[in-house]
Amino acid sequence: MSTKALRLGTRRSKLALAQSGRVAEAVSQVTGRPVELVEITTYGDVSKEALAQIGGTGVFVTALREALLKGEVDFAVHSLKDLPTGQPDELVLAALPEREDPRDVIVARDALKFTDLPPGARIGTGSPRRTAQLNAYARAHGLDIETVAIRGNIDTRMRFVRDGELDAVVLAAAGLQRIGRIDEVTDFLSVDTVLPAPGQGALAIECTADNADLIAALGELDDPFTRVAVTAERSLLAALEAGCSAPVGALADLLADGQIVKEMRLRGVVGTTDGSRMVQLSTTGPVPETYDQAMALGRELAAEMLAQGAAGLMGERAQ
Ligand SMILES: NCc1[nH]cc(CCC(=O)O)c1CC(=O)O
Repeated sequence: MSTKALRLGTRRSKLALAQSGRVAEAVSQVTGRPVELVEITTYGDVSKEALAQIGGTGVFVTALREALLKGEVDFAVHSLKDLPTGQPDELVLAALPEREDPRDVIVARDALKFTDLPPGARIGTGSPRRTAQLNAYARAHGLDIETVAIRGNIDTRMRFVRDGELDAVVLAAAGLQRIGRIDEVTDFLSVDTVLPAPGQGALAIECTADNADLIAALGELDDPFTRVAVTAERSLLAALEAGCSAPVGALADLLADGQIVKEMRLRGVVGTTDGSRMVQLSTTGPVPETYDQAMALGRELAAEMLAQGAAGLMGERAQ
């Protein structure tokens, strides 16, 4: 096999560079080749519009995929939750490494927990999914909070709290872990309170479908359970015809009896951003033995959610 350097296409954000740096090391190990980072600016990095406005779907991804298709890079690293569900025929997700903590977290002033925020507290997030679920929890538990739409990279969002502009912000644990700021978390939100985005906490390593040698080598970095779980979650998202900026949460996890894995549970939620209406369902069954079975599980739960009116809660998204 060649000893030429492999070119890894990555966004330039601190988070993207942190995750790409780790993947570069792992890829170098399994291929025996050096890996060099090629930084690419995506529309999502330059646009100042709210993600929900610019559509969300694919804004961080398109430029990376173009570089792959043009042969400018050999593989690209994405946050799986930013990746649209429709997979182009020319590209494959050659590896989904083991997922990190999928939970959302709160970074609040004065080390406050979510439920200890004082009346009128302002919580920043740009995510309709987080907004919907925080407001639903607040309604159910008599918490008086105000969700405030914000955007920007992780550092920017955390600065709102340090500067006293907001009482708290909501972020993904995995992102903070990767940029080395997990210590600043003041509350890890239970997934019973806020169900994460489909694929949250997982990375995707993508290359062109004709690159058999590289696909085989990258396959060593794949974690089959992560793939089963996120396949079910993303199938649910696709069947709801929702994008990554829609108020959809999904999480598949294993239910174990001691050391023995018994079943997989898939949970899904859709809600209006004011939290007044939610459809939240869960299904539990044998751990899927194929990715087709995992997809079927996601479709089935989506069908049940749609039967309960999920489409009507997704706002501006296609119904
Ligand atoms: N939308 C931005 C984005 N994409 C992936 C992550 C975090 C890492 C992950 O979920 O894998 C984040 C930041 C956040 O939501 O706080």
